Amino acid sequence: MIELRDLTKRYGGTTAVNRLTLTVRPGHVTGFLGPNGAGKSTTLRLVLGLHRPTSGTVTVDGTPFADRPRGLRHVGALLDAGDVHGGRSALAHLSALARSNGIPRARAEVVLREVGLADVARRRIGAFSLGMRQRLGIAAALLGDPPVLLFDEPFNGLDPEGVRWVRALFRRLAAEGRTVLVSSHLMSEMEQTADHLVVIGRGELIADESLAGFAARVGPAGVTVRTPDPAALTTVLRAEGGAVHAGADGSLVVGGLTAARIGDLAYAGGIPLHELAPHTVSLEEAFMDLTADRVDYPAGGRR
Ligand SMILES: Nc1ncnc2c1ncn2[C@@H]1O[C@H](COP(=O)(O)OP(=O)(O)OP(=O)(O)O)[C@@H](O)[C@H]1O
Repeated sequence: MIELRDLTKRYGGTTAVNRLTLTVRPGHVTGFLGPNGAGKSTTLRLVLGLHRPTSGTVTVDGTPFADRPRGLRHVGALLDAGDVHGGRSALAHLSALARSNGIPRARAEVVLREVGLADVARRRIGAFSLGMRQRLGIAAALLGDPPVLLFDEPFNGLDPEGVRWVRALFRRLAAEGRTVLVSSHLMSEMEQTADHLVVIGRGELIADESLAGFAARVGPAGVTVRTPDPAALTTVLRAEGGAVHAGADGSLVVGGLTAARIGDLAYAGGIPLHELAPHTVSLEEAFMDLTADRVDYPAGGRR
């Protein structure tokens, strides 16, 4: 379990993390979402004790991580896949990490097999593609068989097969009872990966809820209906409590009634329908709306 209490980090005049209070629980894949510059990487660095908080606390299973010797046995992390010695082989890199963390050297070969890099174990990391480096970073995170795992933008550079593999891996790690925290700036990546969401913007907590809860709250946006007799249909639907508004090209947009109910009411009233289309707000759209006023670098200028 990871616990943040009133966690704040300032760099000079920039507040990267602002009074963040949050518990990341075991047994779940928690998606850590926020637009660029929201403070995700800073938060992960604070969890790992790589940066010191300006104020507040962060603990991993009750203890500040920096106080733990042999850290990789407690927390595994993929932060920056490019941040490795390119001259070493993958096996040498992981063996060195294992040695300095009191982990049996044999684990290096086990995790290389697990991430699909066994065949290139003795090749220089400098010759690895970005996707291979991501896999190596994941192997390093798994090396100490830790109960808590942090992944910063783990999908970068992975091909579709790699993305599928990583998703399955995260689910398995969570099913084993581990705490899995995965950062991303794309809701579309998290939709099929996480079962819990934490959303931040400008260093502040915006949402902390299950993916299912978030999806239910976003809900269906309405039903687009087309009929040659909009006046009659509007009267019938409003009488049943529907909210009816004019849509594009003479269509009606109806809220508060399901498509099935609208169809039944039109049929009962003898009103022909030419279109009946429920539309949902995508989670990506909902996420963009949620964070719209906390985006530091909006395309086309600030909204
Ligand atoms: N070492 C640092 N010194 C000064 N400012 C920093 C430092 N690290 C981060 N920041 C600033 O803190 C804010 C949060 O940055 P951070 O990298 O944590 O965001 P992020 O959510 O991970 O963004 P991204 O998705 O772009 O990686 C930004 O405004 C960034 O410029």
